[in-house]
Amino acid sequence: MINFTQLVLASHNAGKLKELQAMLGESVHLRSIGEFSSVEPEETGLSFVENAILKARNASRISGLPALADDSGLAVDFLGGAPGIYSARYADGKGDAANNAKLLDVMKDVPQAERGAQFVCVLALVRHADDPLPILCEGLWHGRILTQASGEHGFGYDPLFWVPERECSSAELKPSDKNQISHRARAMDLLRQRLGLK
Ligand SMILES: O=P(O)(O)OP(=O)(O)OP(=O)(O)OC[C@H]1O[C@@H](n2cnc3c(O)ncnc32)[C@H](O)[C@@H]1O
Ligand SMILES: [Mg+2]
Repeated sequence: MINFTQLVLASHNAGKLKELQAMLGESVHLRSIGEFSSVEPEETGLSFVENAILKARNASRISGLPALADDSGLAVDFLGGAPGIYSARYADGKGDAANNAKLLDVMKDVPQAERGAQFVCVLALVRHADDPLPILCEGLWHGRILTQASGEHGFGYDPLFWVPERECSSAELKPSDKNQISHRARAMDLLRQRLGLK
C-alpha cells in the first residue's frame, strides 16, 4: 500500500503542482521533487507514457519515496500532433512566452476549421524506483488554437487554448473550473479510481 502522506511529485512545474494538489485534496501531501534536487532529468522518451515513467522513476530514486509524474503537452491537428511531447521545448527552452509566440506564428494563416488541438496528460505513479507495474492514466481535452492570447490564469499554452464547452480560453477559466474539466483533471479522475480514493 502506498503511503500517501509522502508522495513526491516528479515535476519542476509549479502550475502542475498547484493543480494536482488541488485535485488530490488535503489528505495527500504532494512534495515537490525540487525539495530534493534541482536537476531535471532528460526527457528522452518518444511518448508521453515513456517520459512520465522516466520522470517518476527518477524522482523516486532521488527521494526514496513513491512518486507521481505528469507528462503533458499540446497536440495540434494541423501540425500532425506537434509540439506534443516537445511542448515544453517548442521554442528551444526559451519558456512559455516564446512557445506561445512560436505557435501563434506557425498557425497565423490556418483557417478556423483546421485549428483543432488537444491537451494531453499522462500521469505515472511508481511505488519505488524500479516498480515493474507503474500505474498509468491518460486524459485528453479537446479545443482549438486561438489567433491571439487571452486570459491570465493557468500556465503554459492556456492563453491560446479555446475551450468550446465554456466559450472562453483555458486561461480565462477560474482555476477551480479548469481543474474540473482539463486533461489533467480527467487523468487524475482515473488515478483516483485506480487507487480507490473515490
Ligand atoms: O517535466 P516537468 O518538470 O513536469 O515540467 P514541464 O513543464 O517540462 O512539463 P512537460 O515536460 O510535461 O511539458 C508540458 C508542456 O505542456 C504545457 N502544458 C501542460 N499542461 C498544460 C496546461 O494545463 N495548460 C497549459 N499548458 C500546459 C506546459 O506548459 C509545457 O510546455
Ligand atoms: Mg518537462
